[in-house]
Amino acid sequence: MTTQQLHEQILLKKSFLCVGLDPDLSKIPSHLLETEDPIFEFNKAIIDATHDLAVGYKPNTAFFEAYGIKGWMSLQKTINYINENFPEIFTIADAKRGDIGNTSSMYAKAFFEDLNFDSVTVAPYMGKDSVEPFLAFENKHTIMLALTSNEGAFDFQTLTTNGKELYKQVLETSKTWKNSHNLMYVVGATKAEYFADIRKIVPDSFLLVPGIGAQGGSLSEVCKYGMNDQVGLLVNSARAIIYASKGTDFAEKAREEALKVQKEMEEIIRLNFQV
Ligand SMILES: O=c1ccn([C@@H]2O[C@H](COP(=O)(O)O)[C@@H](O)[C@H]2O)c(=O)[nH]1
Repeated sequence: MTTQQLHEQILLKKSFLCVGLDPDLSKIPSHLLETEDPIFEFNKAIIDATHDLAVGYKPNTAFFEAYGIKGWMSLQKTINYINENFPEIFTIADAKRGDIGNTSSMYAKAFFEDLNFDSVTVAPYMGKDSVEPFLAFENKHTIMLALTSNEGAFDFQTLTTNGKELYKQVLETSKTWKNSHNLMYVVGATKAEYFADIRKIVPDSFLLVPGIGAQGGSLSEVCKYGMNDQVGLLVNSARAIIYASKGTDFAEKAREEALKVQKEMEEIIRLNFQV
């Protein structure tokens, strides 16, 4: 999917919501545990209930890898289900990969070719040659960690080296890499006060923003400082939506929570884009 197509979907659905698919067997409704593939059945029900309200889904691979081969099969079934039934939806493998060049190439093949995700999250720590193999895939997107939503973001990312905070250096340097037009960035919703500075460095890039909902970030603050003239945001919420209920009504309740976020986004789009 191109960024232009993603932008069109945002305006069409009046939403820039990305639903995080972080299935945890200890949290999903107990009646699903009797099925052959509880994780897939859970994801499928969430997707069926929310696909008209969201423009993206972000399975975090940790929640699949934790269950070994069965988990990987659930991940494959989940991405295939989205691609076959809702090809207009942007998909993100939240895997936070990155390694020496030949290894990164294999990670890129795994997520872009084998699993056919639109994008994958990547850590910048190993630098240019660890990220460029992902960027070589046209119409696939590499979402690099810039300023993350957790407290530990302050351990390294905001430290000043050579007169500049590390996350700013990461943003600036990455713009010089080959095929940098395929880059997007992760910025946590809990760091809303940093968005204005980030937009000065990457005014046109899409930002993936986790941290509203369970982590307490503010959607309106993120939009105030982080939105660009193309919207330019994909705001992720996982637990607050997918675990809204532990009962047989979990999908219905997930929809209600997703609808609340979508309505807030619709109003923000209406006020800023006259649509
Ligand atoms: O900075 C980051 C990067 C990634 N995440 C991931 O996003 C979701 C957030 O889930 P919630 O339940 O909505 O808190 C999860 O998969 C994280 O691993 C992040 O939170 N912050």
